Amino acid sequence: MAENEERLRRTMMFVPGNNPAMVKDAGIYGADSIMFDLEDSVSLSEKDAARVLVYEALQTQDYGNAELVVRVNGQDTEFYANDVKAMVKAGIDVIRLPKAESADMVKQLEADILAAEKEFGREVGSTHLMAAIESAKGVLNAPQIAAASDRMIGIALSAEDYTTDMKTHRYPDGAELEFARNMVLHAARAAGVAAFDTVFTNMDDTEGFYRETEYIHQLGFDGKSLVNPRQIEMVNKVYEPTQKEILNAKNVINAIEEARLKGSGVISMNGQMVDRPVVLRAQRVMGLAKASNLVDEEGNYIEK
Ligand SMILES: CC(=O)SCCNC(=O)CCNC(=O)[C@H](O)C(C)(C)COP(=O)(O)OP(=O)(O)OC[C@H]1O[C@@H](n2cnc3c(N)ncnc32)[C@H](O)[C@@H]1OP(=O)(O)O
Ligand SMILES: O=C([O-])CC(=O)C(=O)O
Ligand SMILES: [Mg+2]
Repeated sequence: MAENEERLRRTMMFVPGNNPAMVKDAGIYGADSIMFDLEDSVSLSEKDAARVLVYEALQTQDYGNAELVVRVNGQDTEFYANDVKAMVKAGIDVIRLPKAESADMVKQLEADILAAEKEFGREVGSTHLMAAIESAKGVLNAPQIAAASDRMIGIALSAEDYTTDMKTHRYPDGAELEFARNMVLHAARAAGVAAFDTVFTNMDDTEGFYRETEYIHQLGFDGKSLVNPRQIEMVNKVYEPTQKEILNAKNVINAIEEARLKGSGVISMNGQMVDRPVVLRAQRVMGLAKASNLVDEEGNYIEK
């Protein structure tokens, strides 16, 4: 990946850390990020076994280009410290902190990661982190949480715990999540990190899943946390640019390059002003088109 190219994080799939078959095969479904879970999908009696299973898998399995994330247990649990140590030792890409409520919690994780990197001889700064926002307090502190660490890659809304904290539950229209979604998104964008929407847990409600994904795509989320491989293709479909969007993006990039050669930062294309924000959007469309195998090396649309 080129230095200035944005990493795609459309799909971050939870994989229960105590399930050997799922942990082993997690790489075959094409998720942008695989998130091994040591927290709420693992029962108390299996916490240590799950940590060992995920640690071993990280040493032995090939997960291709997927970003590897682990959701550790919360900072108020007896498992957290060992989870962080083991995952840093294993060389995980990202540690996801559940139930994040303050910048101090993120700074604590940052310090624990640094100590583990030093203890196990890993490159200092090589382990990234992210935070899941799962309560009213977390939502209100989202801007500070998102900006709390240089290691931060993104923040996620976790609506199952959040709606419980808010004394409601999830409804098909998602009105109960409107404020939290907008807070998380604005906090992420202001801090320059990624924003992830929450899981959708009814595997059989395909229509509801598409509706929710189209909505969060429209808002501007980078992607979603997922619980099942069947959801990956559906998210990618929603995030896939159309042929018209790709052709337009290519024209924009060509036009601005021509303008640049003439020493100008703005140009008119078919009566439409093209300047920096338009170019940035076009570059993002081309990034998504490449990831979806919709363009060749030169950025030309591939007819299917
Ligand atoms: C509120 C929260 O904290 S949510 C996050 C925590 N929850 C989780 O991590 C749950 C993750 N998801 C799952 O465990 C499962 O998808 C379930 C239990 C919801 C449904 O399981 P199933 O009914 O077996 O799903 P399905 O029939 O679609 O599975 C198809 C295949 O995908 C595999 N698979 C399903 N979900 C996953 C997953 N999350 N990760 C990896 N593989 C998976 C199955 O093992 C099965 O493989 P196989 O064909 O080789 O046997
Ligand atoms: O991060 C998620 O979407 C899953 C989760 O823990 C929650 O909803 O409470
Ligand atoms: Mg949760």
